[in-house]
Amino acid sequence: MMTKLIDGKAFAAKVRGQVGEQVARLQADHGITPGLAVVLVGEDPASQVYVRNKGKQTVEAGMKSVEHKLDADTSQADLLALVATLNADPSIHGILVQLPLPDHMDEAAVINAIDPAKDVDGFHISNVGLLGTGQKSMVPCTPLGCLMMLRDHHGSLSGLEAVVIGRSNIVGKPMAQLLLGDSCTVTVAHSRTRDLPDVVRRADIVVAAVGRAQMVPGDWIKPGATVIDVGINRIPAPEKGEGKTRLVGDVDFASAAEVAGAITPVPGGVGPMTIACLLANTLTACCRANNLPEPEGLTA
Ligand SMILES: NC(=O)C1=CN([C@@H]2O[C@H](COP(=O)(O)OP(=O)(O)OC[C@H]3O[C@@H](n4cnc5c(N)ncnc54)[C@H](OP(=O)(O)O)[C@@H]3O)[C@@H](O)[C@H]2O)C=CC1
Ligand SMILES: Nc1nc(=O)c2c([nH]1)NC[C@@H]1CN(c3ccc(C(=O)N[C@@H](CCC(=O)O)C(=O)O)cc3)C=[N+]21
Repeated sequence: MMTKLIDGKAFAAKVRGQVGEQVARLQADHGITPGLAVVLVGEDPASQVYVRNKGKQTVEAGMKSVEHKLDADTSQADLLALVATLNADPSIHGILVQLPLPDHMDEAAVINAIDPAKDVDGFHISNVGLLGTGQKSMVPCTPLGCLMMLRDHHGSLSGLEAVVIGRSNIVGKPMAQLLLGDSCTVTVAHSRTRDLPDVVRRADIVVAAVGRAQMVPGDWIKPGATVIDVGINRIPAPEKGEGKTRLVGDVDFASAAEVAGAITPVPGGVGPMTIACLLANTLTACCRANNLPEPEGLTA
Protein backbone atom coordinates (compact mmCIF):
# COMPACT_ATOMS: atom_id res chain seq x y z
CA MET A 1 0.00 0.00 0.00
CA MET A 2 1.35 3.41 -0.94
CA THR A 3 0.39 5.67 1.91
CA LYS A 4 -0.15 9.37 1.53
CA LEU A 5 1.68 11.49 4.06
CA ILE A 6 -0.64 14.24 5.31
CA ASP A 7 1.74 17.17 5.71
CA GLY A 8 0.38 19.08 8.70
CA LYS A 9 3.33 21.44 8.70
CA ALA A 10 2.65 22.59 5.13
CA PHE A 11 -1.12 22.68 5.69
CA ALA A 12 -0.63 24.77 8.82
CA ALA A 13 1.60 27.21 6.94
CA LYS A 14 -1.19 27.63 4.38
CA VAL A 15 -3.80 28.24 7.11
CA ARG A 16 -1.53 30.76 8.82
CA GLY A 17 -1.07 32.51 5.45
CA GLN A 18 -4.85 32.78 5.05
CA VAL A 19 -5.17 34.11 8.59
CA GLY A 20 -2.41 36.64 7.91
CA GLU A 21 -4.15 37.91 4.74
CA GLN A 22 -7.44 38.39 6.53
CA VAL A 23 -5.72 40.07 9.49
CA ALA A 24 -4.09 42.51 7.06
CA ARG A 25 -7.48 43.26 5.48
CA LEU A 26 -9.07 43.79 8.91
CA GLN A 27 -6.30 46.20 9.75
CA ALA A 28 -6.52 48.08 6.43
CA ASP A 29 -10.32 48.29 6.23
CA HIS A 30 -11.24 48.72 9.88
CA GLY A 31 -8.04 49.54 11.80
CA ILE A 32 -8.54 46.48 13.99
CA THR A 33 -5.74 44.16 15.15
CA PRO A 34 -6.75 40.80 16.67
CA GLY A 35 -5.07 40.17 20.04
CA LEU A 36 -4.27 36.85 21.73
CA ALA A 37 -3.28 36.48 25.40
CA VAL A 38 -1.62 33.26 26.53
CA VAL A 39 -1.36 32.54 30.24
CA LEU A 40 1.20 30.04 31.51
CA VAL A 41 1.31 29.04 35.17
CA GLY A 42 4.51 27.26 36.24
CA GLU A 43 7.62 26.29 34.36
CA ASP A 44 6.86 23.06 32.52
CA PRO A 45 9.53 23.06 29.75
CA ALA A 46 7.26 21.54 27.08
CA SER A 47 4.56 24.16 27.79
CA GLN A 48 7.16 26.90 27.52
CA VAL A 49 8.07 25.66 24.03
CA TYR A 50 4.42 25.68 22.91
CA VAL A 51 3.81 29.12 24.37
CA ARG A 52 6.89 30.52 22.64
CA ASN A 53 5.83 29.00 19.30
CA LYS A 54 2.32 30.37 19.68
CA GLY A 55 3.59 33.87 20.43
CA LYS A 56 5.97 33.86 17.48
CA GLN A 57 3.38 32.63 14.98
CA THR A 58 0.76 35.06 16.32
CA VAL A 59 3.05 38.00 15.61
CA GLU A 60 3.99 36.58 12.18
CA ALA A 61 0.29 36.56 11.27
CA GLY A 62 0.11 40.26 12.10
CA MET A 63 -1.74 39.88 15.38
CA LYS A 64 -0.97 41.20 18.83
CA SER A 65 0.50 38.61 21.21
CA VAL A 66 0.60 38.97 24.99
CA GLU A 67 2.17 36.40 27.30
CA HIS A 68 1.54 36.22 31.03
CA LYS A 69 3.89 33.93 32.94
CA LEU A 70 2.87 33.26 36.51
CA ASP A 71 4.77 31.38 39.22
CA ALA A 72 3.71 27.80 39.92
CA ASP A 73 2.53 28.84 43.39
CA THR A 74 0.27 31.66 42.15
CA SER A 75 -3.09 31.54 43.94
CA GLN A 76 -6.22 30.69 42.01
CA ALA A 77 -7.68 34.06 43.04
CA ASP A 78 -4.76 35.86 41.37
CA LEU A 79 -5.18 33.81 38.20
CA LEU A 80 -8.92 34.55 38.17
CA ALA A 81 -8.15 38.25 38.61
CA LEU A 82 -5.86 38.14 35.57
CA VAL A 83 -8.56 36.37 33.54
CA ALA A 84 -11.06 39.08 34.57
CA THR A 85 -8.65 41.79 33.42
CA LEU A 86 -8.17 40.06 30.05
CA ASN A 87 -11.94 39.56 29.69
CA ALA A 88 -12.39 43.32 30.09
CA ASP A 89 -9.53 44.31 27.76
CA PRO A 90 -10.95 45.33 24.34
CA SER A 91 -7.57 44.80 22.61
CA ILE A 92 -7.65 41.09 23.56
CA HIS A 93 -9.95 38.88 21.48
CA GLY A 94 -8.59 35.48 22.48
CA ILE A 95 -7.52 34.08 25.86
CA LEU A 96 -5.73 30.76 26.30
CA VAL A 97 -4.79 29.41 29.72
CA GLN A 98 -2.20 26.71 29.11
CA LEU A 99 -3.17 23.32 30.59
CA PRO A 100 -2.52 21.43 32.75
CA LEU A 101 -2.68 23.87 35.67
CA PRO A 102 -0.87 23.17 38.96
CA ASP A 103 -2.70 20.76 41.29
CA HIS A 104 -3.91 23.43 43.71
CA MET A 105 -6.07 25.01 41.01
CA ASP A 106 -9.58 24.08 39.91
CA GLU A 107 -9.14 23.82 36.14
CA ALA A 108 -12.87 23.91 35.34
CA ALA A 109 -13.38 27.03 37.47
CA VAL A 110 -10.57 28.84 35.67
CA ILE A 111 -11.71 27.83 32.18
CA ASN A 112 -15.31 28.78 32.91
CA ALA A 113 -14.19 32.22 34.14
CA ILE A 114 -12.99 33.07 30.60
CA ASP A 115 -15.46 35.09 28.53
CA PRO A 116 -16.85 32.38 26.18
CA ALA A 117 -16.53 34.80 23.26
CA LYS A 118 -12.77 34.98 23.96
CA ASP A 119 -12.36 31.27 24.72
CA VAL A 120 -10.22 30.42 21.67
CA ASP A 121 -9.53 26.94 23.13
CA GLY A 122 -13.27 26.17 23.01
CA PHE A 123 -13.12 24.61 26.50
CA HIS A 124 -15.73 26.80 28.26
CA ILE A 125 -18.94 24.91 29.13
CA SER A 126 -20.94 27.27 26.88
CA ASN A 127 -18.79 26.43 23.88
CA VAL A 128 -18.84 22.71 24.72
CA GLY A 129 -22.64 22.85 24.87
CA LEU A 130 -22.94 24.83 21.65
CA LEU A 131 -20.68 22.37 19.82
CA GLY A 132 -22.62 19.41 21.22
CA THR A 133 -25.89 20.85 19.95
CA GLY A 134 -24.51 21.83 16.54
CA GLN A 135 -24.62 25.58 17.16
CA LYS A 136 -22.00 28.19 16.34
CA SER A 137 -19.22 28.08 18.95
CA MET A 138 -15.48 28.36 19.42
CA VAL A 139 -14.16 24.94 18.36
CA PRO A 140 -11.15 23.37 20.17
CA CYS A 141 -7.99 23.86 18.11
CA THR A 142 -6.59 20.33 17.99
CA PRO A 143 -9.81 18.62 16.84
CA LEU A 144 -10.47 21.50 14.40
CA GLY A 145 -7.04 20.98 12.87
CA CYS A 146 -7.70 17.25 12.55
CA LEU A 147 -11.07 17.93 10.90
CA MET A 148 -9.51 20.33 8.38
CA MET A 149 -6.96 17.70 7.34
CA LEU A 150 -9.64 15.00 7.11
CA ARG A 151 -11.95 17.16 4.98
CA ASP A 152 -9.05 18.13 2.75
CA HIS A 153 -8.13 14.48 2.20
CA HIS A 154 -11.62 12.95 1.87
CA GLY A 155 -13.83 15.75 0.65
CA SER A 156 -16.99 14.48 2.34
CA LEU A 157 -16.73 12.43 5.54
CA SER A 158 -20.40 11.43 5.39
CA GLY A 159 -21.08 7.81 6.32
CA LEU A 160 -17.47 6.94 7.16
CA GLU A 161 -16.67 4.83 10.24
CA ALA A 162 -14.54 6.90 12.62
CA VAL A 163 -12.87 5.62 15.77
CA VAL A 164 -11.48 8.16 18.23
CA ILE A 165 -9.14 6.65 20.82
CA GLY A 166 -9.26 8.86 23.92
CA ARG A 167 -12.14 10.68 25.60
CA SER A 168 -10.50 13.79 27.06
CA ASN A 169 -12.37 17.09 27.12
CA ILE A 170 -9.63 18.76 25.10
CA VAL A 171 -9.22 16.24 22.25
CA GLY A 172 -11.27 13.03 22.21
CA LYS A 173 -14.76 14.31 23.04
CA PRO A 174 -14.76 17.42 20.84
CA MET A 175 -13.19 15.37 18.01
CA ALA A 176 -16.07 12.91 18.26
CA GLN A 177 -18.60 15.79 18.13
CA LEU A 178 -16.99 17.27 15.02
CA LEU A 179 -16.91 13.90 13.23
CA LEU A 180 -20.56 13.35 14.14
CA GLY A 181 -21.30 16.82 12.80
CA ASP A 182 -19.79 15.71 9.48
CA SER A 183 -22.01 12.59 9.56
CA CYS A 184 -19.41 9.96 10.42
CA THR A 185 -20.46 6.91 12.42
CA VAL A 186 -18.40 7.59 15.52
CA THR A 187 -17.00 5.26 18.17
CA VAL A 188 -15.10 6.72 21.13
CA ALA A 189 -12.66 4.23 22.67
CA HIS A 190 -10.82 4.63 25.98
CA SER A 191 -8.90 2.70 28.61
CA ARG A 192 -11.89 0.46 29.45
CA THR A 193 -12.71 -0.39 25.84
CA ARG A 194 -12.86 -4.15 25.30
CA ASP A 195 -10.85 -5.45 22.37
CA LEU A 196 -9.47 -2.13 21.15
CA PRO A 197 -7.67 -3.74 18.16
CA ASP A 198 -10.99 -5.03 16.80
CA VAL A 199 -12.72 -1.69 17.33
CA VAL A 200 -9.92 0.13 15.50
CA ARG A 201 -9.94 -2.41 12.65
CA ARG A 202 -13.39 -1.33 11.50
CA ALA A 203 -12.43 2.34 11.17
CA ASP A 204 -12.11 4.24 7.91
CA ILE A 205 -10.75 7.09 10.07
CA VAL A 206 -8.66 6.55 13.21
CA VAL A 207 -7.86 9.48 15.49
CA ALA A 208 -5.41 8.46 18.22
CA ALA A 209 -5.32 10.80 21.25
CA VAL A 210 -4.07 8.69 24.13
CA GLY A 211 -0.63 9.83 25.23
CA ARG A 212 1.05 6.42 24.94
CA ALA A 213 4.03 6.23 22.65
CA GLN A 214 3.48 4.12 19.50
CA MET A 215 0.65 2.08 21.06
CA VAL A 216 -1.35 1.63 17.82
CA PRO A 217 0.45 -0.85 15.53
CA GLY A 218 -0.14 -1.26 11.81
CA ASP A 219 -1.99 -4.54 12.23
CA TRP A 220 -4.87 -2.70 13.96
CA ILE A 221 -5.35 -0.49 10.90
CA LYS A 222 -7.83 -1.38 8.17
CA PRO A 223 -6.02 -1.25 4.81
CA GLY A 224 -6.54 2.14 3.22
CA ALA A 225 -7.77 3.85 6.40
CA THR A 226 -6.84 7.44 7.27
CA VAL A 227 -4.80 7.73 10.47
CA ILE A 228 -4.60 11.00 12.43
CA ASP A 229 -2.00 10.83 15.19
CA VAL A 230 -2.57 13.42 17.91
CA GLY A 231 -0.13 11.98 20.44
CA ILE A 232 2.98 13.90 21.42
CA ASN A 233 5.33 11.64 23.38
CA ARG A 234 8.99 12.15 24.11
CA ILE A 235 11.02 8.93 24.15
CA PRO A 236 14.73 8.21 24.61
CA ALA A 237 16.72 8.32 21.37
CA PRO A 238 20.13 6.82 22.19
CA GLU A 239 20.87 6.70 18.44
CA LYS A 240 21.04 10.53 18.55
CA GLY A 241 23.48 10.41 21.46
CA GLU A 242 23.41 9.77 25.15
CA GLY A 243 20.49 11.37 27.00
CA LYS A 244 18.86 12.56 23.72
CA THR A 245 15.13 12.22 23.07
CA ARG A 246 12.76 12.38 20.13
CA LEU A 247 9.02 12.95 19.60
CA VAL A 248 6.72 10.11 18.58
CA GLY A 249 2.97 9.82 18.28
CA ASP A 250 0.46 7.33 19.69
CA VAL A 251 0.70 5.38 16.43
CA ASP A 252 3.60 3.17 15.42
CA PHE A 253 4.28 5.19 12.28
CA ALA A 254 6.48 2.69 10.44
CA SER A 255 4.04 -0.24 10.61
CA ALA A 256 0.89 1.90 10.24
CA ALA A 257 2.25 3.61 7.12
CA GLU A 258 2.48 0.15 5.50
CA VAL A 259 -1.32 -0.28 5.60
CA ALA A 260 -2.89 3.17 5.96
CA GLY A 261 -4.20 5.07 2.94
CA ALA A 262 -3.05 8.30 4.55
CA ILE A 263 -1.32 9.19 7.80
CA THR A 264 -0.10 12.23 9.73
CA PRO A 265 3.48 12.22 11.03
CA VAL A 266 4.70 13.29 14.48
CA PRO A 267 6.19 15.85 14.55
CA GLY A 268 4.82 17.82 11.60
CA GLY A 269 1.22 16.61 11.70
CA VAL A 270 -1.47 17.64 14.14
CA GLY A 271 0.78 19.84 16.32
CA PRO A 272 1.40 22.67 13.83
CA MET A 273 -2.29 22.56 12.81
CA THR A 274 -3.27 23.12 16.45
CA ILE A 275 -1.38 26.41 16.56
CA ALA A 276 -2.67 27.47 13.12
CA CYS A 277 -6.24 26.86 14.35
CA LEU A 278 -5.56 28.88 17.48
CA LEU A 279 -4.69 31.83 15.25
CA ALA A 280 -7.77 31.16 13.11
CA ASN A 281 -9.97 31.09 16.23
CA THR A 282 -8.48 34.38 17.44
CA LEU A 283 -9.31 35.98 14.08
CA THR A 284 -12.83 34.51 14.22
CA ALA A 285 -13.35 35.82 17.77
CA CYS A 286 -12.15 39.27 16.69
CA CYS A 287 -14.54 39.35 13.71
CA ARG A 288 -17.47 38.27 15.88
CA ALA A 289 -16.60 40.86 18.55
CA ASN A 290 -16.72 43.57 15.89
CA ASN A 291 -19.86 42.30 14.11
CA LEU A 292 -17.86 41.67 10.96
CA PRO A 293 -18.28 38.70 8.60
CA GLU A 294 -16.43 35.62 9.76
CA PRO A 295 -13.27 34.44 8.01
CA GLU A 296 -14.09 31.92 5.34
CA GLY A 297 -12.78 28.36 5.45
CA LEU A 298 -11.26 28.75 8.88
CA THR A 299 -14.14 27.63 11.10
CA ALA A 300 -15.92 24.27 11.50
N1 LIG B 1 -0.85 17.70 18.82
C1 LIG B 1 -1.49 18.49 19.65
O1 LIG B 1 -1.74 19.61 19.33
C2 LIG B 1 -1.93 17.99 20.96
C3 LIG B 1 -1.47 16.78 21.39
N2 LIG B 1 -1.89 16.25 22.55
C4 LIG B 1 -1.38 14.92 22.88
O2 LIG B 1 -2.43 13.98 22.67
C5 LIG B 1 -2.36 12.93 23.62
C6 LIG B 1 -3.67 12.86 24.37
O3 LIG B 1 -3.89 14.05 25.08
P1 LIG B 1 -5.15 14.25 26.07
O4 LIG B 1 -6.39 13.96 25.34
O5 LIG B 1 -4.95 15.56 26.71
O6 LIG B 1 -4.82 13.08 27.12
P2 LIG B 1 -5.60 12.55 28.41
O7 LIG B 1 -4.57 11.89 29.24
O8 LIG B 1 -6.46 13.61 28.97
O9 LIG B 1 -6.56 11.43 27.81
C7 LIG B 1 -6.06 10.22 27.33
C8 LIG B 1 -7.20 9.31 26.92
O10 LIG B 1 -6.64 8.09 26.46
C9 LIG B 1 -7.31 7.01 27.07
N3 LIG B 1 -6.40 5.88 27.27
C10 LIG B 1 -5.37 5.77 28.13
N4 LIG B 1 -4.78 4.56 28.02
C11 LIG B 1 -5.47 3.90 27.08
C12 LIG B 1 -5.37 2.60 26.54
N5 LIG B 1 -4.43 1.74 26.93
N6 LIG B 1 -6.26 2.22 25.59
C13 LIG B 1 -7.21 3.07 25.17
N7 LIG B 1 -7.35 4.32 25.65
C14 LIG B 1 -6.50 4.72 26.59
C15 LIG B 1 -7.79 7.53 28.40
O11 LIG B 1 -8.89 6.72 28.80
P3 LIG B 1 -9.70 6.96 30.19
O12 LIG B 1 -10.55 8.16 29.94
O13 LIG B 1 -10.46 5.71 30.34
O14 LIG B 1 -8.64 7.18 31.23
C16 LIG B 1 -8.16 8.96 28.06
O15 LIG B 1 -9.48 9.06 27.61
C17 LIG B 1 -1.13 13.26 24.47
O16 LIG B 1 -0.01 12.59 23.90
C18 LIG B 1 -0.98 14.75 24.31
O17 LIG B 1 0.36 15.17 24.50
C19 LIG B 1 -2.82 16.89 23.32
C20 LIG B 1 -3.33 18.11 22.95
C21 LIG B 1 -2.88 18.77 21.75
N1 LIG C 1 -5.10 25.44 26.91
C1 LIG C 1 -4.38 24.61 26.17
N2 LIG C 1 -4.61 24.52 24.84
C2 LIG C 1 -3.87 23.68 24.06
O1 LIG C 1 -4.09 23.61 22.83
C3 LIG C 1 -2.84 22.90 24.67
C4 LIG C 1 -2.66 23.02 26.06
N3 LIG C 1 -3.44 23.87 26.77
N4 LIG C 1 -1.73 22.28 26.68
C5 LIG C 1 -0.82 21.41 25.96
C6 LIG C 1 -1.43 20.90 24.67
C7 LIG C 1 -0.41 20.40 23.68
N5 LIG C 1 -0.49 21.31 22.55
C8 LIG C 1 0.38 21.29 21.45
C9 LIG C 1 0.45 22.32 20.55
C10 LIG C 1 1.37 22.33 19.51
C11 LIG C 1 2.24 21.28 19.36
C12 LIG C 1 3.25 21.32 18.27
O2 LIG C 1 3.42 22.31 17.58
N6 LIG C 1 4.03 20.24 18.04
C13 LIG C 1 5.07 20.15 17.06
C14 LIG C 1 6.40 19.78 17.70
C15 LIG C 1 6.84 20.72 18.80
C16 LIG C 1 8.12 20.22 19.47
O3 LIG C 1 9.12 20.01 18.77
O4 LIG C 1 8.10 20.04 20.71
C17 LIG C 1 4.75 19.04 16.06
O5 LIG C 1 3.99 18.13 16.42
O6 LIG C 1 5.27 19.09 14.95
C18 LIG C 1 2.18 20.23 20.23
C19 LIG C 1 1.24 20.23 21.26
C20 LIG C 1 -1.45 22.22 22.79
N7 LIG C 1 -2.04 22.03 23.97
